[in-house]
Amino acid sequence: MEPGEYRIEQDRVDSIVDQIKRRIQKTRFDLAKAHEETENVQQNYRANTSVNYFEVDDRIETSAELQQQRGLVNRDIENESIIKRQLNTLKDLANSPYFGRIDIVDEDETTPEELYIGTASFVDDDQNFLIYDWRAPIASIYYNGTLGKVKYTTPVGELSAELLKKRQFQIQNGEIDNMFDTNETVGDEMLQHALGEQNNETMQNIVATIQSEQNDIIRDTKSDLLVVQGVAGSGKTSAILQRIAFLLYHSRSSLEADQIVLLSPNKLFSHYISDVLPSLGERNMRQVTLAEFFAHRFEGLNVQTIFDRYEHQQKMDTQQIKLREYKGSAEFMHQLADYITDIDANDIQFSTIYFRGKPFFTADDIKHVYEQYPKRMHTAQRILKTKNTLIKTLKRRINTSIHDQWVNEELENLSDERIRTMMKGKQLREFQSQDDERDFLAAKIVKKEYRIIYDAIYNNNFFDPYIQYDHFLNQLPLPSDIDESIWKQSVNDFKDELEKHQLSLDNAAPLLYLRDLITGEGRNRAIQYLFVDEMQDYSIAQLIYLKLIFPNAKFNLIGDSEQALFKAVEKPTELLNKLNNAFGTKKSRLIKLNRSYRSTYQITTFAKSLLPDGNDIEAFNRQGPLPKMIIRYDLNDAFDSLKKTLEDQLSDNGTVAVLTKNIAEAKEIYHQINRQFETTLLGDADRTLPKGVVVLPIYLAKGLEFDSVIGWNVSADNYNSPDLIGTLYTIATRAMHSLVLISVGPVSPLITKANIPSDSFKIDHQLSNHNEV
Ligand SMILES: Nc1ncnc2c1ncn2[C@@H]1O[C@H](COP(=O)(O)OP(=O)(O)OP(=O)(O)O)[C@@H](O)[C@H]1O
Repeated sequence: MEPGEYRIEQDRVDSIVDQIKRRIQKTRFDLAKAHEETENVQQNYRANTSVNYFEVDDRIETSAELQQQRGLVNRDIENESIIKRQLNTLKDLANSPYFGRIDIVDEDETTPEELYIGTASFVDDDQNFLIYDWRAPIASIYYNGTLGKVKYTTPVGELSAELLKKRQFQIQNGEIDNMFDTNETVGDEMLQHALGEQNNETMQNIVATIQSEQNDIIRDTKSDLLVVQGVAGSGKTSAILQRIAFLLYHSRSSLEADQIVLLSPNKLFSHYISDVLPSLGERNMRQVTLAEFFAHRFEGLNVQTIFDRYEHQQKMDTQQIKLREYKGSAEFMHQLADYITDIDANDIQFSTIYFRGKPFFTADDIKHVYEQYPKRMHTAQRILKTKNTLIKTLKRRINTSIHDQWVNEELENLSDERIRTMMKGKQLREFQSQDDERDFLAAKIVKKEYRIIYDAIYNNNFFDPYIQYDHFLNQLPLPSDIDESIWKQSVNDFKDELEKHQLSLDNAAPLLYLRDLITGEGRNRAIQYLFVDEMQDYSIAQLIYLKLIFPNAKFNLIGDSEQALFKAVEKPTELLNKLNNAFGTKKSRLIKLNRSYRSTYQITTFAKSLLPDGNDIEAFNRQGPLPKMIIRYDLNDAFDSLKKTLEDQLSDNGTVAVLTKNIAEAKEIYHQINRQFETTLLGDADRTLPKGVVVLPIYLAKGLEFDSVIGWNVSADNYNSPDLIGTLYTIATRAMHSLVLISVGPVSPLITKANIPSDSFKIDHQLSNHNEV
């Protein structure tokens, strides 16, 4: 770099920060004005809504006026929040206006242009771009290009340019802390700095240091199904959040944040990532955990959570695991779909709708209605026609019932007060005769009374999905490797659990699939993108169900097959094939991320050697201490070592996590240490990650990271099957700077096996006679 360059760049930063500050002043003023406007409109609206109306005409007029005013209020609130967001973006820019500069000469041009890239665009009063948004097409050169000829995609096609210089900056409080020129995509030095930091309470955006392969994920606009297989800590979650920000920018006029859904592994994770999009000036997408998703769809039933399942899974035998795999398979869902397509009217489990204890529509009546519609129609179409016919029949019954004896009786018993309320909005002169008035009141009584039937039809309660599912299970031809008696047991368990208002997770997606295929309902066509993080924890059956209910969404599935907990790993290409077959996708893409950024070189080297085929994982070169294995033969000695380790770790690290295999172990540890250390035991209802010592089972730590990790009891007893490799790997890869594993008794053969080089970790081994070595 030329001498004096620093001064030139700092002068530019100063001048830009000045301009941003002036814009902040102006925006503050605009915000105050917008706020005043909103207040005025709101006050007006409130005043109008509190008036009582008696005259019908008044009501109609006023309601139109009110609607218009409500529209104004909403518009002003939206306007104010846009200005607020602009102000926040400007404040961020004033602190750190940009992180990159590229000098390029466009094809057909001779003079180079200097472009500065930051988290948002900043344009001066003469419409000159002083800062380019990182998502602008030209900015992709910063992430992908090396010096020389480069190409970038714009809405009008691919353009070429010559990249002459790439410069990176670290700017804080308007001061350049660091700057250097690089020929790499985004240089390691910046990354070293970003990754060496202590863990924050929430995830940070990675906009300044996005790596080339992550950029491919972020800027993909073509795939209907994008599968990202990335090793632990490779920035999958970071990349998808950046991707969401990119998509919102790219399709600004046609995509809203609430048309994007992210299924996240747990509530801690949801909170952990909640700052990333706002830090990029965007609103958060919708976020939901699988448990919340099912709880919402099965009101009144307790659906087993993924956490209950992990706990339960640890006690399952191979036949039970096979059965679970079958219920989670595409084949099972295909069987279900075929069953519904071919179902005979006699096999549909119609339910009688009762009114005042007596059948109103019997199951047989409903079946007859259904049978009126031709067999060539889809089941869902026939059900919809049936539903409409039932509603029409009900309406006719309402019209004829107004002269029933019970209605007369109710009419006679109406108090004056009640009549006044029922007549609200009506004027006596509107009725031609007394009979008219009576019929009006009678119709109100009957409608109110029959509302319950209307709701039952509307909510499809004329058919019972639970009995239907049971019927399906009972007629299903079993695959040869599933034991008949285990199957029968599971069908009985389903019914027993239902009696107790419980539903196991394996049955949740198939049951909803059955219900929504039969009724043709449950679809959300507004969702344009679905993201599933930690996809290895979802069954294909669950994904197939998601595809049914989000028919217009592009699917983005992100995960790491090696981090499958308590189950064997599945190759990503196999998964992609399965999904392509199940979804019938035309444009699918698999992107692999092999470089791991989270942990130090030493931790990643150790973690990858736990895996049978971990050689592909590339450790980022950030140095730290070797992982340590502490072996104790007595539980109390192991607890003492844990406490000693905690003391050491807390002196260097902000968060130390003790990760266990299950909740029972987590509770035990908590009771052992909480008097000596300020400790938080985390459960699946927790949303925030405190600093200090946290204890949690590994399945709750999915997607999270900690400065220091202590893996509890990695003994041969506790980790005795190859299905637990993924669990150990996930524990080890949660650590950013330090990893200690404690074993009570001999260490698991999964760790001691030959391919783990002995110099990749330190051992603190207590001999059986309690002598330290
Ligand atoms: N390009 C990058 N620049 C700076 N930091 C990065 C980059 N990519 C990843 N990181 C950091 O690496 C860590 C791991 O990233 P992230 O959590 O997104 O990985 P992941 O693949 O989702 O991990 P896992 O599957 O293990 O949960 C985070 O601290 C993240 O900020």
